[in-house]
Amino acid sequence: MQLTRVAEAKLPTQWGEFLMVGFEEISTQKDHVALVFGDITGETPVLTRIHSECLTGDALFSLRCDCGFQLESALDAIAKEGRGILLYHRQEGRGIGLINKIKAYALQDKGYDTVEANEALGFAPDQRNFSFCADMLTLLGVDKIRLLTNNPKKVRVLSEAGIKITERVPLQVGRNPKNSHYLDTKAAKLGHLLGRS
Ligand SMILES: Nc1nc2c(ncn2[C@@H]2O[C@H](COP(=O)(O)OP(=O)(O)OP(=O)(O)O)[C@@H](O)[C@H]2O)c(=O)[nH]1
Repeated sequence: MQLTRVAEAKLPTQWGEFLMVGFEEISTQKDHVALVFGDITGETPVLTRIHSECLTGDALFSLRCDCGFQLESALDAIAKEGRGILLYHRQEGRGIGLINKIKAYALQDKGYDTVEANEALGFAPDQRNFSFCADMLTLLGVDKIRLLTNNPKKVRVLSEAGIKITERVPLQVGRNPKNSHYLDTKAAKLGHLLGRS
């Protein structure tokens, strides 16, 4: 186990009230957070979103990616279901960090695609470690989920970490003229389902 569960409190939102649970990485003290909606106990698989931090999309309304649209859509789906989990996974920029993501955006403005830009900066296309997410689910007492994602790697890595994924639920939202090349590149090079408008 790489995480400990360190704090929790209610979080009222426009979707209803969540239980916000804070986790800390044991080696680095870096924090992650889960939002729990409704009763997640029992045998029925829990609708779950693993959302990787994207300051620009989630908080600053960027149209360069689909992240903010996916975040809203996932919260809509969880609230409609009446139960679910959103893991907010603090690995900004597919794990390269905010400053490097800004550098990658500058390269994309010069014609690199999102994968080539990461590589030009010396990073793999996706530097994220998803085993933290399996730890968060285990610490929440959940081992069976329906995962809201377009990314086949998340399904594979979580399954390998012992989480049973009974369904992959697509989250194909947020396509716009500013992110269509980015979404097409993710589908072609990283295997994602294609984002739609
Ligand atoms: N390095 C890099 N990271 C990006 C870029 N655009 C968005 N991100 C980051 O990508 C992460 C989200 O990854 P995505 O590939 O959009 O989606 P995913 O999490 O793999 O898959 P989904 O579950 O379908 O959302 C967030 O951490 C964003 O900050 C980019 O151009 N370069």
